[in-house]
Amino acid sequence: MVHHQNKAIREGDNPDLTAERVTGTFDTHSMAAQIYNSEAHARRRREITEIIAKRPELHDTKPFPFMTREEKILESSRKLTLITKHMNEIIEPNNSNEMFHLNNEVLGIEGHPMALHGIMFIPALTAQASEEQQKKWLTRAINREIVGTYAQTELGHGTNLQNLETTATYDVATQEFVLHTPTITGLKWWPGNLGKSSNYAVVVALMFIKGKNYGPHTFMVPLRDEKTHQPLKGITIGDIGPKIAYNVTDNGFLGFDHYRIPRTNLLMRHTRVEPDGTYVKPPHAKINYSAMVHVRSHMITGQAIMLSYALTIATRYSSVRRQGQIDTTQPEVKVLEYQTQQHRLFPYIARAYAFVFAGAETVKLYERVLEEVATGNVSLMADLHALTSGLKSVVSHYTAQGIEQARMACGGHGYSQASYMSEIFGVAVGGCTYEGENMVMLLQLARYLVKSASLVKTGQSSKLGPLVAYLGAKSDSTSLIDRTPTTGFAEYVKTFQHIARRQTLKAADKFFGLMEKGEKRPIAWNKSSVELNRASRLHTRLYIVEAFVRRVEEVADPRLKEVLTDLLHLHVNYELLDMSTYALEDGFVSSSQLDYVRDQLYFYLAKIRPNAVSLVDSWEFSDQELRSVLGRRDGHVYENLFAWAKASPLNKTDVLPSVDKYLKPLMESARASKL
Ligand SMILES: CCCCC/C=C\C/C=C\C/C=C\CCC(=O)SCCNC(=O)CCNC(=O)[C@H](O)C(C)(C)COP(=O)(O)OP(=O)(O)OC[C@H]1O[C@@H](n2cnc3c(N)ncnc32)[C@H](O)[C@@H]1OP(=O)(O)O
Ligand SMILES: Cc1cc2nc3c(=O)[nH]c(=O)nc-3n(C[C@H](O)[C@H](O)[C@H](O)COP(=O)(O)OP(=O)(O)OC[C@H]3O[C@@H](n4cnc5c(N)ncnc54)[C@H](O)[C@@H]3O)c2cc1C
Repeated sequence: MVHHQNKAIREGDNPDLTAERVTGTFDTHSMAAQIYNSEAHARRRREITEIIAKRPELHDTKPFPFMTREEKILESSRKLTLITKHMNEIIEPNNSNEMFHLNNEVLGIEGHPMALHGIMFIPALTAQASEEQQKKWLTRAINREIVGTYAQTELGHGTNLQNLETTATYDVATQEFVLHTPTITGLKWWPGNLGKSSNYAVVVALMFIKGKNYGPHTFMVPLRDEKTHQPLKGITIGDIGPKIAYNVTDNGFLGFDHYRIPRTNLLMRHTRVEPDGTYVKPPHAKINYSAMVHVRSHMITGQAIMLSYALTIATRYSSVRRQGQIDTTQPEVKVLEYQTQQHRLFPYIARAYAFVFAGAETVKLYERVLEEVATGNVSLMADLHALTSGLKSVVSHYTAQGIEQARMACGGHGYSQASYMSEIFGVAVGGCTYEGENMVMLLQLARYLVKSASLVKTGQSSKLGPLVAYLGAKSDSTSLIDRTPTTGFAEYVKTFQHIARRQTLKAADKFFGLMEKGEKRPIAWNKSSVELNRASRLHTRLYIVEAFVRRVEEVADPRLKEVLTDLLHLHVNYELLDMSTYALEDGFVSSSQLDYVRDQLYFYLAKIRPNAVSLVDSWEFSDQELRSVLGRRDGHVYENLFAWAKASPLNKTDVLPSVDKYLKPLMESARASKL
C-alpha cells in the first residue's frame, strides 16, 4: 500500500480529488498539528471525530436546511443531553479545546441551548465571582445544574455601556439590589440563550448607591424557577425571533420590574459593596469587561475555522467541478486551474492560516493576563484590550469577505443550502457585530495607537510597549523589496511597519491638529476617526503578518516549512498589493516594485496549486462537521446533490397542497376564460 502525505485519501473517492491529494508535498497530520498548536490536540481531534462517527445517535437526523427552527432546537437539545451524559467517554474532562471540537462536530455552528453558558457565563463567573460566590455558583454551572448567559446589550444600547438603562439600585435597609428596566429601550435584547434556555444570567446594570451612579457592574441573577423553568415574578423574558443565521440559539429579551436580588449577588472578586453601601473600587476600571475580552481573544480562532470551512468546501469542489477549456484542444478543466479561481481562493487560504496563528498567540496572551489579573496585576490589560479589539475587527471582516468569495467560487451550487455556505457566512458575519461592533473596536485600538504616537512625538519612544515599538523606529527612505539579491520577509515586514507607522502618525497629527485649532477632543476625534481606523487596520494587519512570520520561523519539518513559506509569500504579496495606496502615497514603494510584487503573487499562486487541496484537508474537518454536500471529503458531489434535492421536504409529494388549492384552480379558470 502506498503511504501518501495527504491522509484524507481513501479508495473509491472521486479520482479528480484523489489526484489533487497525491500531489501534496507534506504530511497533512503534521500540518494539522501546526493548525491546532500541538500534535497531541490534533490527534485527539481525530480520535474524537472517530468516536462520534461510530455513534449514530450523535449524528444529524436530517440535513439542517430541511429542519424548522423548532426542530433544530429540539434536535440540538437531544444531542446536547447525550454529549453531556457521555462527555467523559468522548473528551478529557474540562478540556475546552476538545469541548469546542465536540460541539462543532455534534451540534454544529448554528448554536445550541448552552452556547453562551460555556462562552460567557462560566468565563464571567470564573473571572469576576469571589471564591465564596464561585463555591455557590461556578461548580453548579460547570456541572450544568444551572444554565446561564451574559445579558448586557439592550434594545437601545449595545456599544455605549455607560448609557445602559437597566439599573441596580442598592437598598441599604434590606441589603438588596433592585433591578429595574425603566423603558422599552432598557430591555435586555440579544443575549444568546436568554430567551428560552437559561435560568440564570450574569446581568450588566448601572449600579446606584445612595443616588450615585457607579457605572456598569455585573450581577448574578436568577431568571427562572429551577424546577418549573417558569420565569420568576418580576421578570419578562422571551426570544427575539429569527436572525440571519445562528437560529438554534435563542437570543432573547429580558425586563425587570423592581426585581430584588441579595447584595451578595454583585460579582465581588474585584469590586465590593459593603452592607452599609460603601463601595470598594476595583484595581482597574474595566476589569468587569473580562467576559468580553475572553470571547474576543478566542473568536480569532473561531473565525479562522469558519473561513476554513468555506475554503475547504470551495477548494474541494473546484477540484471536481470541470467547466470550459484553457487549451481548446484539451478536455474541460477543473475550475481550480483558472488563475482567477486561484486568486479568489488561495490568498484566503493564506489568511486563514495567518489568522489561526495570530489567534493562538492571542489566547496565550489572554491566559497570561487572566492569571496576572487574578493576582491583582492589571498592567497588561490595556495591551490585551487593544490587540483583541483590532484582531476581532480585522479577522471577522476578512473572514466574512473570504466566505463570500468562496461561495461565489462555487458558482450556482454555492447558492444552494446544500453547500452550507449561507449558514457559515451568516454565523461568521455576526462576528463583525457581536463583542463590539467592528468600527467601534477599531476606535478602541486607535486610542492606544494615538497614545503611542504621542510618546513618539514627545521623544519618549523608549516607553512604547513591544506591540508598538516599531512606531518609534526610523524608516528607510524607500522599501528594499526587489532591491536586494534575495528579498526576504524582513523587507516586507519593514514595509508594513512603514505603512502602519506613517498612517498612525498622520491620523494622530490630524487629531491633535484639529484640537490645536480649537476643536474639542471628542469632535476632533470624530473628525479623524476614518483615518484613525485605517491606522488600526494597518497596525493589526502588520501584527498578523508578524505572527505568521514567527510561526514559520519556528517550524522544523522542512516539507511543512516549505509550503508554509509559500503561503507566507502569497500572503505578504497579496497584502501589500491590497494596501498599495498607502505604500505609493509617499513613494516608499515604486510602481515597478509593485510589478515585482504582482509577479511574485502569480508565481506563488501557481506554486501553491498542487498543494491547495492538502492545505485545506489539513484542517481535518469531517463531513459531519462541514455539513456541506459540495465539500464532501470523497468528492462525490453530483449524485449526492441529487439525493439531497430529492430529500427536500417539498419532494415528499408530487403535488403540493398549494397547487391543489390555488394554482390548479387558477390555471383552470384561465383555461376556462379562453374558451
Ligand atoms: C470561546 C469561543 C469563542 C468562539 C465564538 C464563536 C461563536 C460565538 C457566537 C455567538 C456570540 C457570542 C457572544 C457574543 C456576546 C456579546 O456580544 S456580549 C456584548 C458585547 N458588547 C460589547 O462588546 C460592547 C462594546 N462596547 C464596549 O466594550 C465598551 O463600551 C467600550 C466601547 C470599550 C467603551 O467602554 P466604556 O466603559 O464606555 O469606556 P470609556 O470610554 O469610559 O473608557 C475607555 C477606556 O477604557 C479602556 N477599556 C475599555 N475596555 C477595556 C477592556 N476590556 N480592558 C482594558 N481597558 C479597556 C479603553 O482602552 C479606554 O482607555 P483609555 O486609556 O481611556 O484610552
Ligand atoms: C449574533 C449576536 C449575538 C449576540 N450575543 C450577545 C450576548 O450574548 N450578550 C449580549 O449582551 N449582547 C449580545 N449581542 C449584542 C452585540 O454585542 C451588540 O449588538 C454589539 O455590541 C453592537 O452594539 P449595537 O447593537 O448597540 O450597535 P450600535 O452601537 O447601535 O451600532 C450601529 C452603528 O453605529 C456605529 N457606532 C456606534 N457607536 C459608535 C461610536 N462610538 N463611534 C463610531 N461609530 C459608532 C457602529 O459602528 C455601527 O455602524 C449579540 C449580537 C449578535 C448579532
